[in-house]
Amino acid sequence: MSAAAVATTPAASAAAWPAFPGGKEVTVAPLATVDLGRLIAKDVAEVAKLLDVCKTHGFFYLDLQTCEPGRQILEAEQGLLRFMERFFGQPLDVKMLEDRKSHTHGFKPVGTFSGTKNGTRDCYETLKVSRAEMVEKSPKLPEDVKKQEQLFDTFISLSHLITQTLLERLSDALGLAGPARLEQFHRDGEDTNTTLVMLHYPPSDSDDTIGHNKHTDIGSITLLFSEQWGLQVWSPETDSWAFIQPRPRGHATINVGDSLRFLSQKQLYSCLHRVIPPVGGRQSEDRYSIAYFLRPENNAVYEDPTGKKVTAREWHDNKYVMFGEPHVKQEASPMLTGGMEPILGSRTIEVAN
Ligand SMILES: O=C(O)CCC(=O)C(=O)O
Ligand SMILES: [Fe+2]
Repeated sequence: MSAAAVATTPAASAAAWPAFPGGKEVTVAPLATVDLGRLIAKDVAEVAKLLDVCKTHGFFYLDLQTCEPGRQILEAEQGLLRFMERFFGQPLDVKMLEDRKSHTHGFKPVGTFSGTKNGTRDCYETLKVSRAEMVEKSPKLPEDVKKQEQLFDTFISLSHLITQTLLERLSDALGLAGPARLEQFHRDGEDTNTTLVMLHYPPSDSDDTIGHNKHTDIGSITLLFSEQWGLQVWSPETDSWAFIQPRPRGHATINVGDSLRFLSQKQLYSCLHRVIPPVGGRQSEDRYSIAYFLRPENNAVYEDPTGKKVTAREWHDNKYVMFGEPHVKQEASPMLTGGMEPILGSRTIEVAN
């Protein structure tokens, strides 16, 4: 990060920002805000700002209130949150009916991957709706999703439009032309692992399942909504974790993933992040987040952190295997952190827990 992390005074900002639970003062990451309306209008200064934040932070707030697609997705987000409360509120055996043992489709229970502390497992469950199945209106879509097909179709279409717009503006700003443009690795109709993931962190009194372990995202661009605390980014300036402050309604958080970093010849910054219980070391309230993962065509080829040529499909599948490995194996590989250690500093490895 180019700017140092700063401390917030919750009392002073409570009107604009959801306060940290319990009112504690915490260190937050000073993220820039990019305006979607201005990007759609190809505002030169806004496009330059987009490139700058993707090269230096890889994480920023996107103001969605300044254009029609932005306002529409904000409305759909509220519908999805209500859907999630209902879906995740069901008994585990009902949710397990949607477990397809897939990283792109269906339900995943708590504890599938490693957690934030050594020896722990993760403390979140997910429901995934792939873009390909949504576009096809596939009979394999989760039954509850089929009942609200219009809502999911709208949310996924808008997420796709927004993330593709970001790609196009990044290509413009990087001066890419023809087959080198980033959109050429994300062509419509090609096989891809692009997917919508709804995450639920249920309250827990267990010391064995904690958080969402540190990682860089696999794909190209992540469009993330969460109105609750817990998400942190690694700040190389301060050599420590800083909270991402949930914005008042109207914004998404965007981050660059490994694939876009690799496709841009490592010019863009794939940000290291994780989710922890904000207070008391255990998840004390239900936390919900929504992530749309725009990923490249599965056959796109790029160089991984070791310089080896891999397809986007291989990077995706291998990284998911790594998410499930014990911490000692994760630390021995550059995969979990997308090879960002030389930029982030070796302390990420020593103190990340
Ligand atoms: O739950 C969140 O806020 C972030 C989740 C995340 O980083 C991910 O699923 O890749
Ligand atoms: Fe992530």
